[in-house]
Amino acid sequence: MKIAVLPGDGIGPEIVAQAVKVLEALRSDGLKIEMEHAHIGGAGYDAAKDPLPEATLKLSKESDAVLLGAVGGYQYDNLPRPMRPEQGLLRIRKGLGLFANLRPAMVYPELVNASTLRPDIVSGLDIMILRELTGDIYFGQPRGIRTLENGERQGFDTMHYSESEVRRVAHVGFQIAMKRNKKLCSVDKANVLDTSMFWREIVTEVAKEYPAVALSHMYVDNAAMQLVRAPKQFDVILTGNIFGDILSDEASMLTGSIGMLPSASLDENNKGLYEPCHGSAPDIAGKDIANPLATILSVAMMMQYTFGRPDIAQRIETAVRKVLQQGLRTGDIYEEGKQKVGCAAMSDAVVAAL
Ligand SMILES: NC(=O)c1ccc[n+]([C@@H]2O[C@H](COP(=O)([O-])OP(=O)(O)OC[C@H]3O[C@@H](n4cnc5c(N)ncnc54)[C@H](O)[C@@H]3O)[C@@H](O)[C@H]2O)c1
Ligand SMILES: CC(C)[C@H](C(=O)O)[C@@H](O)C(=O)O
Ligand SMILES: [Mg+2]
Repeated sequence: MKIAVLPGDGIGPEIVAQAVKVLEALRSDGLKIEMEHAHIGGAGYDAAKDPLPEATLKLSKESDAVLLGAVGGYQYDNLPRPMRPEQGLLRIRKGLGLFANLRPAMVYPELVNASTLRPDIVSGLDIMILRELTGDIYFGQPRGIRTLENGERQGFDTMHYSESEVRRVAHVGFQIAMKRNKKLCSVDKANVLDTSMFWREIVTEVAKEYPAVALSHMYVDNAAMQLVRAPKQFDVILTGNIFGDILSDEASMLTGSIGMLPSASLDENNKGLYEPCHGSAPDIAGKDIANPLATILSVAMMMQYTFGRPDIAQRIETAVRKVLQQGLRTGDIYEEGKQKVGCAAMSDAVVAAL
């Protein structure tokens, strides 16, 4: 198992160090794991004046899987767009062809009574958001800032989806739905956007190949509301890049914290990049208080999807549940009566449970 490890910025290095501990524990247990570190994001800019240094992309291409922390930081906010940390992330997703982004939101029973949650609404929640990751307004051309004839300046981006892009992610969505509860909701804005009308047309067409799956469509504004009102009506949500970005952050809060949500970004052959859904959290970086569980659970997804080892994925998930049962909580999921621990102590407990 050759894994490229890209810690990135902010809390990235802290949380990735915890996930690496888990990988090292699995290695001392007999798994053949090789890890090599490289820079991405602001760290890439600092080291090589490039948010995705060539060596990082090369290492990632040569590896079976990539483990990534997060990118971004205030100190880079005024750089020109191509130099910004976030571009490093977008380029590695595109460069590795990682079009299918799986963001599972599930509620651990141990957290269901947390003060931020409504047990009646989220108890037993287990949904999979499938976000298309290499198209949409994120990558559309032309884009930029231009001066109009009347002399006024205008910022602009372009949203588009090609048929093949929609088709391949829709297939992934239906295949996931077949393995789960045979229910898929495609989320778009087809009442307004041509891109979405086209998306809906193609998804409906692909659905004919999966007659066992119940397909529904929902507008994104309603979906945002329904996720808060009654999230358990969903099983698999299939959506585009920008809507998926927003809805997955929203869904994370249904689980208690964005610090709980892992992700897998896959290509056609299940080669993948694994990262938490959250960002570099500069407000808490360097304080040993970040929740490392989303990153550790991303390693579980790596074992399942890239390495075909659901048994190991299960072991990691069980270890996470065990520490939650023991009452350990980082600040973001803390509730009275539980034991508040830092980032490193949390992962030490996971390793012990493993
Ligand atoms: N995949 C990525 O690398 C990624 C994702 C989102 C944002 N970003 C970048 O991260 C930077 C900060 O963005 P933001 O503040 O909008 O989003 P963020 O996800 O970094 O933080 C949002 C809030 O959630 C908290 N939070 C996030 N992760 C946490 C964790 N593991 N444990 C406890 N609390 C956690 C933060 O402290 C903050 O209050 C920006 O530069 C942004 O572009 C990167
Ligand atoms: C940092 C940014 C480019 C990224 C995205 O928008 O995809 C992030 O928000 C995410 O959800 O992974
Ligand atoms: Mg996001």
